[in-house]
Amino acid sequence: MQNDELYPEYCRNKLMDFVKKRDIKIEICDVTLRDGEQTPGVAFSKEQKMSIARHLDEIGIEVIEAGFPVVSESEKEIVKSIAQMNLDAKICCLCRSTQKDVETALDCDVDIVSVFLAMSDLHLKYKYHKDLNEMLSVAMDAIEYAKDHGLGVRFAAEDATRTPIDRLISAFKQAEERKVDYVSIADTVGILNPSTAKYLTNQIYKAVNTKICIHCHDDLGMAVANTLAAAEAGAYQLHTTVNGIGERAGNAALEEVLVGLRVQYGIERYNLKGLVDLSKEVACYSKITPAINKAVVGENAFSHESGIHVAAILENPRTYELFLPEMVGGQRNLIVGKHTGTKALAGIIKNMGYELDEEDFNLLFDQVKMITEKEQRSVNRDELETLMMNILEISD
Ligand SMILES: CC(=O)SCCNC(=O)CCNC(=O)[C@H](O)C(C)(C)COP(=O)(O)OP(=O)(O)OC[C@H]1O[C@@H](n2cnc3c(N)ncnc32)[C@H](O)[C@@H]1OP(=O)(O)O
Ligand SMILES: O=C(O)CCC(=O)C(=O)O
Repeated sequence: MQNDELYPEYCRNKLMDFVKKRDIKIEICDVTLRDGEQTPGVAFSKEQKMSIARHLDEIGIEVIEAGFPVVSESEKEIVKSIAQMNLDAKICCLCRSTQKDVETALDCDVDIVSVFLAMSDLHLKYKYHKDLNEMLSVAMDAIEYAKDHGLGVRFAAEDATRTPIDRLISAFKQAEERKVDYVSIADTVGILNPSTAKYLTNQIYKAVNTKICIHCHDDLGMAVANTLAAAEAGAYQLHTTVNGIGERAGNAALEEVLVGLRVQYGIERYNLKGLVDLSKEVACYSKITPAINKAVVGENAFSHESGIHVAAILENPRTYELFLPEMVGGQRNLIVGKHTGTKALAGIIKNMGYELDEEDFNLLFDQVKMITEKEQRSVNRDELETLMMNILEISD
């Protein structure tokens, strides 16, 4: 397929030239194996986690959060096995703000620990039943312990988006004094929108010199938009999960963030061709099929039925596709249904190796309209073939 100005693999959003202030510098930390696995009912096996980790690495993901080792002995074993896979990606795991959790992580040979602490009034009062200073002091001890033992450290502020900003900055500065490698803004309950994601990230960016992570949940359906908005405001490490699985409504979907980075920001280094297969793998292991209309990996992401669309697509798919299915390892489906037009039907049967004279074609077209409207469904290729055979038999 041609690949020039009129035939690109994807259409760059040229409107970005008017709004973009600077190029963004990012890396991805995929948390499918940790936050993704916190989806109710999901429990990946060791083999499944290792396979997902390998495929994330092949896509070029820089950091893989492999799990939360204190959850169980077997989880600890799995995180260790992933850390020993010798992947290009750095391996990270979650730790509460306790020395015990960091010790467990050390046993796993991970590169990075994510030491998390909530500092919002709600969490301090109803979860820890302790005051901020007491919890912060415990967190700083855990961070020092991790750094003293040679670990990379992320200090993750759980519920950061409901925490006073000055409190957040002061805690991040304390962590910075202990030479943490990252500070994380976690939108734990998904309250952000793109404007507030930008504002908050920018406030942190101006106040600290440490790399900022953004961890978004999708309770308002804005996790991907918030993640990209935060990246524009200076967030460096973007957290994602495959198919957007995760707590409640899930996390920012890896496939959407990566395609967004390419189309909106010109970041081309990720191997997107593995995305559809990875989505299927995670759907199978998690037993959660993405919604049919899910961006990038949903069954309908590259399906077209409308006559006007299909007629144009048959000439050039870019007319109605922002990016080609091949870019993400997907496939285009041209559906025969109520909305199929004559050009579309002629093109589809031609691709199937048929050509009908005008009378037979009109008969086929009428039958397609009748079946799809009466039975409220589409007509698959086998059925279409049978209809054509019957028509040809009668007309012979
Ligand atoms: C935002 C997030 O996604 S946070 C991660 C959520 N993930 C999970 O919870 C993973 C699954 N969890 C588990 O398997 C278990 O809850 C475990 C192994 C982590 C802990 O189990 P238990 O020891 O039985 O504790 P339990 O779950 O009842 O309570 C959690 C304890 O951790 C404490 N805790 C929670 N977060 C933190 C933190 N960031 N730093 C320090 N302590 C914390 C709570 O205050 C509570 O302490 P308490 O036992 O003294 O009251
Ligand atoms: O910010 C992080 O790295 C993790 C926090 C998290 O999982 C959350 O708050 O939902």
